[in-house]
Amino acid sequence: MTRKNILVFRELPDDQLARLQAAHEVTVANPRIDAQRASFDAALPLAHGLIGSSFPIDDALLARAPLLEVVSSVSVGVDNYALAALHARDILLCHTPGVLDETVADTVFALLMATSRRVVELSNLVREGRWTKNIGEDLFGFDVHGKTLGLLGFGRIGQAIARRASLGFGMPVLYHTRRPVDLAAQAPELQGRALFTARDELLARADFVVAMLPLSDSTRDMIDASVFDAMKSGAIFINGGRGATVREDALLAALESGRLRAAGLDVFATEPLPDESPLRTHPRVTPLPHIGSATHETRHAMAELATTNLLRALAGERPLAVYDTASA
Ligand SMILES: NC(=O)C1=CN([C@@H]2O[C@H](COP(=O)(O)OP(=O)(O)OC[C@H]3O[C@@H](n4cnc5c(N)ncnc54)[C@H](OP(=O)(O)O)[C@@H]3O)[C@@H](O)[C@H]2O)C=CC1
Ligand SMILES: O=CC(=O)O
Repeated sequence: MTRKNILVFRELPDDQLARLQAAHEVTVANPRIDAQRASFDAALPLAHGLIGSSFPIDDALLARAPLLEVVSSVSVGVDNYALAALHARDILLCHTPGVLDETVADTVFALLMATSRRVVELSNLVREGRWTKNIGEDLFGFDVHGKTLGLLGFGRIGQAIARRASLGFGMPVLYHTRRPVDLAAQAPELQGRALFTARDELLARADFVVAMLPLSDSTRDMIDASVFDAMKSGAIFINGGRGATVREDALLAALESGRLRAAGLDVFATEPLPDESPLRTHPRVTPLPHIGSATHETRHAMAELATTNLLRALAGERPLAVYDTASA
């Protein structure tokens, strides 16, 4: 088989890099690192395949890659990619759905538990030597079990969150999407447990509102002041999807007005979160540095799937997970 040129634009585990090197010529260059930018720029015009994550592959970049056949993302989200331009140039886009669902659902649950039981705040009280007497009502938390969960987005990861909530914590689950999910076919264990609900009814009833949405034209800024205003007073908001689906100014206003009890955020409109963002230090926000899928096992599984996708595409075989850029 002809050896082709692969440009790895974010580090891969050694065993996956070795799989690529066995079949093709590989350049590793992360354009976010100043010292590697020149080698990225030099390799791009010769690249048949790109593999990596967390870097925008836009129209201008694609124009510098005339030989490109496939982009393999080590992520499930595809908001970093110029979908219409990839489609127009007939370049395949592969991603990593499925292998990270349970891990991301665990992370979202960690935020649910941390915000409701004030885990970070109370742990800091102990660490800082302020645990001098039994804590009083002012530091009590809020039960999770039995409370109502409202999911905005009910795809692979949303359903994994719903299983934890319903089967593990006895929580009624409401979800809102553009189309109801056929639970009998997709998630029979959630039949009768997760209910498709109009958006405003979900917001009025849910004690926890969890956003697990992709970023697209239809979801950008979707969670705005009207959404926070429609939430039950004292609700907790969690975002595990993408930061730019939320108007962060409206989120802050909802925290300040007391409508929101707390927020748990793994994702932000700008990442890494700028120093000056009030969300960084807000006493009722638990921020995480976009670690939804960041376990050894899952990041390796994602790299392995992305590597397989790329090798198959370059060999003219059908990759295991292709994103339909025509649908964008
Ligand atoms: N924090 C992290 O580290 C991670 C974050 N993510 C993010 O989570 C996202 C979701 O992943 P996954 O569950 O695999 O994706 P899926 O495609 O399986 O699910 C997406 C869900 O969002 C719904 N949705 C899309 N657009 C809208 C809309 N305008 N209004 C209401 N609902 C909408 C879809 O339903 P319908 O189309 O019927 O509306 C579907 O239920 C990823 O795209 C990624 O951005 C993923 C992994 C890790
Ligand atoms: O945010 C992570 C992803 O896989 O998408």
